[in-house]
Formats: sequence, C-alpha cells, structure tokens
Amino acid sequence: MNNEVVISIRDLRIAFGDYKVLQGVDLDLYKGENLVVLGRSGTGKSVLIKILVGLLKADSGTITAFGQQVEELSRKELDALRLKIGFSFQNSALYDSMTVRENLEFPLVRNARNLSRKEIDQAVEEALDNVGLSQTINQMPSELSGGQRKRIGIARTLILKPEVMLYDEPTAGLDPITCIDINNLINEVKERYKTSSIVITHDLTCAKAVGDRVAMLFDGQFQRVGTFEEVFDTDDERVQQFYNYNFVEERRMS
Ligand SMILES: Nc1ncnc2c1ncn2[C@@H]1O[C@H](COP(=O)(O)OP(=O)(O)OP(=O)(O)O)[C@@H](O)[C@H]1O
Repeated sequence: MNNEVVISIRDLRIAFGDYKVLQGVDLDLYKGENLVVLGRSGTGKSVLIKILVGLLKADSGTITAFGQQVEELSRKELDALRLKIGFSFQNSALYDSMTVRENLEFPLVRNARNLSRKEIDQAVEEALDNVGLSQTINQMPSELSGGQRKRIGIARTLILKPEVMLYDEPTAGLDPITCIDINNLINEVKERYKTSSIVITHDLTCAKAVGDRVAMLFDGQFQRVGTFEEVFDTDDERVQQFYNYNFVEERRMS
C-alpha cells in the first residue's frame, strides 16, 4: 500500500424519500490496498457501491477517481472510467446458458477492444488460470459449485484488468473452508493484478483476512476506519455488538 489515493469520496449523501441512507460519507481508497466496508444490513453499503459504479446517483457530494471528478465527466469519459473499475456481483451474475469460456469472453467482446481470436483465447486462459479453474473452461455454470461460480465471476471481472475491484459480499452463502479459499483469492488478486479493492462484507473472518484497512458504516457515515484491530478496539457498544454477534454466529455454525 502507498499514499496515492485512487478514489476519494467526500460528503456523499443520498436519501430515498425521507429515509437518509448516506449522510456525509468520506472515504479514501489507497493504491494497492484492500479496504473492507463493514456495516449492518441496510446501512447503505450496496448503495455506496452502486453510486461508485454509476448505477445510482448521489444527491450531493463528490467522488474523485484517478484524479477526475466523476460528476463532471462526459458520457464517454464515464464509460472509460467504468472500465477501470471492476464490479464483482454478490451472485456472480454468470450467464447460465453460456459456457465458462463464453462468460469470460463476453466482457471482452462487449467492450469491443478489437482483439484477435488468439488474444481473446489467451486472456480467457490467463484469467481462468489466475483463479485456479482452467479445467472448467468448457463447463456450464450449473455444473460448478458456489465457490467455483464466485471464482469465475471474479475472473470475468478481472479479464478487463481493472485498476479497482469492488467485491460485493464475496463470501456470502459459502461454507467456511470455501470462504478461506475466496479470501486467499482476493489477496492473490491484489498481488497479481496490483488492484486496489473495496470489499463489502458482513463476514468478519473475511474482513480480518483480506482487509488492510476496515471502514465501518453506521448512521450514514464511516464512524470507524483503521486496521481491523484499531476498528474493534473500542468500548462503543454498537461496534462491540457487531463483533460479538458475528463471531458468536460463526461459532454456532461451525
Ligand atoms: N433504489 C432504491 N430505492 C429505495 N430505497 C433503496 C434503494 N436502494 C436501497 N434502498 C434502501 O437503502 C437502504 C440501504 O440499502 P443497501 O442495499 O445499501 O444496504 P446494505 O448495507 O448493502 O445491506 P445488506 O448488507 O443487507 O446488503 C435500505 O434500507 C434499502 O431499502
């Protein structure tokens, strides 16, 4: 991690009707770090990610990405920016009627990069190899386990070589061993692709394993930001409750 900021969010606000979800969010993502966003259900984590990728528009506030103020970009500039930010959806969002190969080719072809057949094949093979699933290239998503589907979803995002990765609940619905595999993969992606990442999760084991820093959202703002240990070293009841609930749940499950 270094001191270069790749995404900077200032005083971001959004409300749905009278319901204020984000109420002045400030956050910096540094180059090369994994930043984990924690928060209870409904605190606005997904809303924040959706604003970052342009699926939702904030009521006010600024986002600066790679030195450009997002609100001031033209449509064309925004499209170029979106290619630098890869979004790995919670449900992997694979196309069930396409093979793994076709799923991976899709973003390359759609973004019309004038690649040759050979270049496409190489990119698919490399992305699959980097998530450890070369052998699944001709399989259908329905033939894969939940953990494998997550990996393919991540490979499909990585194939465009984004500078920033956004992971939405990467370990949701996976068993504890598969969760460890996915955590390791997130760390490997950081090393191999030199990405900066925002990881949204409820899973404290994941937060601890991948987070260089953790940011905890409640009452519409990041109330605590720091290393995992720094964030949870507090008497704040809401933070303690979140910590205890998570680890108690995990013990119950194991
Ligand atoms: N398009 C929308 N219109 C109206 N309300 C919305 C919309 N999107 C989100 N919300 C509301 O904003 C709040 C925050 O939602 P969000 O999905 O960001 O929560 P979250 O922190 O990601 O929760 P979870 O961990 O359960 O996924 C919720 O109360 C949700 O109902």
